[in-house]
Amino acid sequence: MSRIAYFGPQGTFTEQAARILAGGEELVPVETVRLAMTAVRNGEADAACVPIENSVEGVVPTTLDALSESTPLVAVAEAILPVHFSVLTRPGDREIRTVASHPHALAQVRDWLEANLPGANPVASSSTAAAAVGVLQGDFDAAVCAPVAVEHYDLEVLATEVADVTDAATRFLLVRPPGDLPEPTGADRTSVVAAAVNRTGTLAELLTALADRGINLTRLDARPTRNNFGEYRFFIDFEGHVAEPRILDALTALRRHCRTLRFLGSHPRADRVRPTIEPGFGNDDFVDASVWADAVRKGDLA
Ligand SMILES: O=C(O)C(=O)C[C@]1(C(=O)O)C=C[C@@H](O)C=C1
Repeated sequence: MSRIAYFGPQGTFTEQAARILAGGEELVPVETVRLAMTAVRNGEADAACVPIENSVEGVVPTTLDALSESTPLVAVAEAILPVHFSVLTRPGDREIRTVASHPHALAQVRDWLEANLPGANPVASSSTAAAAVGVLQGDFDAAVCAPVAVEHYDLEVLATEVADVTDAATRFLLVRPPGDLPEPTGADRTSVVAAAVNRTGTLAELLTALADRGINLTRLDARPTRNNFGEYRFFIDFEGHVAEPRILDALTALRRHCRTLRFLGSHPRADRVRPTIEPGFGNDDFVDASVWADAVRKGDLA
């Protein structure tokens, strides 16, 4: 049985995602996203389940930073969960002065809090479930949590189905050390982190390398390198799998335009969306063109 570290404690949305991605394995809660990945890098866990992006609040910066540092990890699977919250309090406690949660969660219920708990002070906690632990310990009066949190913590439900945006969703990754990649399915996502050379037009060159091969981006984020002010790394997700000739061709082009390029994996998309491939951009087109170029090089023009 594999050991899967997940961003805990018990009762986070990430635990729900880990159950979907690795339900039969041993799931180990870890306090932070970074520590979950460190557990994999140290060999204490075989894989880690971490949140990567939310449809309302955008990326989870700590996940991006932890993916780009230290030894490489690759994403081998993803899950997308609908996100609506429960608000938990201590039984009988109706005077709510502080309400705690993960900053991403607080941002997704801002309107609800203003309308329903106008006097309550929002307080950031390390995760939604850590907020529930804090309420139990008397640190805060209410916690904005995943609905499953109430099964783990002896708290009372003040409200359910809380969400400012009704169809909000968060995407989670299962990451592990590089090795065999998942097989291509035709509905895949590839991720890289690119440190571009700092000169005019390099980001445009990276994006053009993908556009010229008919490859659609699914996410683009920049994070500071932390070394030189104004220097950024670009996290790029795009449709396709590295096993496809058109994607391999794009990756080699990206490599030429970067100081460093870290491959973060190719894996099936949770939403099963397949790319629209325009004429001239299919894998067969890339293979045929390189067969033709080979023939030209060998002088075989018949
Ligand atoms: O705190 C949790 O329960 C998490 O799994 C983290 C997280 C996030 O990072 O966005 C996951 C989903 C929700 O959007 C709120 C918090």
